Amino acid sequence: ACSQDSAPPNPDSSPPSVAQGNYPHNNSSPPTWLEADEDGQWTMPAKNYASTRYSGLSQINRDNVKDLKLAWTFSTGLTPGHEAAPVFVDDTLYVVTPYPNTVYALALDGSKKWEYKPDTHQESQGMACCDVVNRGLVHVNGKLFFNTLDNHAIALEADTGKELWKTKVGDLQRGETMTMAPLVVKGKMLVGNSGGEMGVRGWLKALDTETGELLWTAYSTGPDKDVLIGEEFRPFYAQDQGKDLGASSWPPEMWKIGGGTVWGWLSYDPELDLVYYGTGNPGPWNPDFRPGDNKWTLTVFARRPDDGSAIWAYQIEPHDLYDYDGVNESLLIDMPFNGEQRKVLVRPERNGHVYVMDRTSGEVLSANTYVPVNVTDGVDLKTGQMRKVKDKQPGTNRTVHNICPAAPGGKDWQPSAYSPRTGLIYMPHNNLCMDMHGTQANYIAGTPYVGSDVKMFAGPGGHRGAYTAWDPVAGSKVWSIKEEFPVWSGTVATAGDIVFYGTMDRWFKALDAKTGELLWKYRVGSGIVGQPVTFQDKDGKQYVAIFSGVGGWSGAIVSGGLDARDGTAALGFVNAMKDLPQHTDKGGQLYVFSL
Ligand SMILES: O=C(O)c1cc(C(=O)O)c2c(n1)C(=O)C(=O)c1cc(C(=O)O)[nH]c1-2
Repeated sequence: ACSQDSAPPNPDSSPPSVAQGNYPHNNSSPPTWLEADEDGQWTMPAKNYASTRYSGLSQINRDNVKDLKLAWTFSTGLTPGHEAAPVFVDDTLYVVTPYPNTVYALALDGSKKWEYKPDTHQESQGMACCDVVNRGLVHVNGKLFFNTLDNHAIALEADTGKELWKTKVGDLQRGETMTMAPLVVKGKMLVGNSGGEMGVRGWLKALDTETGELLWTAYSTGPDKDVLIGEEFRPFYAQDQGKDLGASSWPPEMWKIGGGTVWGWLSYDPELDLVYYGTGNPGPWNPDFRPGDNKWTLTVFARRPDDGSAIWAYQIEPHDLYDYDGVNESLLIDMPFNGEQRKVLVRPERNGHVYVMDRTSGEVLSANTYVPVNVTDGVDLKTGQMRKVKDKQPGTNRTVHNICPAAPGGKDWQPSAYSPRTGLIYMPHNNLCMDMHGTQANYIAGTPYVGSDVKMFAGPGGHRGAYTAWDPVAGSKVWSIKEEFPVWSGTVATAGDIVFYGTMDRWFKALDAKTGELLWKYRVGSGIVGQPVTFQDKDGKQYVAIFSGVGGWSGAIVSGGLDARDGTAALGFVNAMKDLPQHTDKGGQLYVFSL
């Protein structure tokens, strides 16, 4: 077990009750600009700019969810991990598949309206670190926007599937790929790259939604002019202040191959006019190759969408040691803190802490652990600095045992939800630790650049995943459900006071949002790593939809057909997932449920 389990007390995996009648139990709420949010539809993976993944629909609720039935299914005929959130607008469900990134438009009776098959380069499959996934498309004003694994941003006419434009934004030869779902803000499609394990240099780009023309590029590393750091830049903490830190915090030239990719989630606050997102790990993993802070990897940025200029930045962890990418979702809510109402962003980080930050300034208000953590000793809230534990620092020819959390973190990309009715954040997450051994790392464009051998295993308690309800005001767990495998699916919370998520051993579940009580479950065809969504048709009938189709990094042993005898396969994840093939085979299928 981890020696310094600093997680807040979690008496039991079986849900303790949240005080009834004490509900909602705090004053946290989504920002007022979300009130106009259209609940019948689901137009983007995060549901809204605040990334709450909350639906105001309540036809399906605590009392009747036990009667939820399968309406229909749709098979994609593909076997990689299906991570995308379906999108629903008017009377049509839109989905994008993993490579080769086919888009389907489906009517609510399950019939196919159209399909669009991009001509995606095969080599891209060999470049992706963690399966050939795609996290979803976005619908805006009659158009669909999505990325392909081979670095194309594409706009389609939603009614017909006609391609409107297609722009190449990255370079496969350098190891770049794309798996993220774009965000569309003020006529701009914001897209970022993957490839942190290939010596790629991370960026966020803005394309004109009408033409596909590139408007700006904000690199994650390099001199200020490349990072779009200018006059307006006001980082909160001293260690993030100074000129050209994105270059000077690296050995000479290493920032050019230093990672900091932007493959996760973006949020947007229209009142502050700020886009929020975090950057990935520095490369290579072996930290001996890159002395310094390695800015701006593992950094939360607030940027102006108009020109990309950085307003503030906070480096979550300088000089990352464990591949703790900072790309997870930022949930924008307004909540009391020390008696004052604050505009915050809540980030369940891979490093095992839930950060609550002032989203106007980048100040860290609290950072508490939600999983066992033994490699750091908490964040100094005065300086914003993470205190690292000395004897847990890996390096060349050195093995460090029992690092908690493991590289995929307390939580990977699988996004959480927030219910304004309970005031709770719902987090699908992991409970994994690892051994790590530093090796040589040689940069050759378009090949792995990691320098680390990893073996992952279950964390304290022996379960590899959990689904946890978290109170962001108190900064503590309210209830938590243990799962055998990492909970690698997204989640949705609704006004029916239920939450949905899926498991890698093929269950789609609905829980009571207040107590965590299991109310319904359904056995699907393959393990779930997709994102559930909910919406209603014109007659007011509510549906819930989710992809099954195991894969992603955690499911690579199945989707990639990897040999369980090699624990270091899939960057060490196989060691923790040797029994997954006994529970699921691969294969992508969309499931749609209604009462
Ligand atoms: O550094 C990167 O560029 C990068 C990209 C990706 C990706 O694009 O899927 C993942 C990761 N890193 C990563 O660290 C990670 O844990 C991960 C999990 C998954 C997945 O889909 O299951 N992708 C990725």
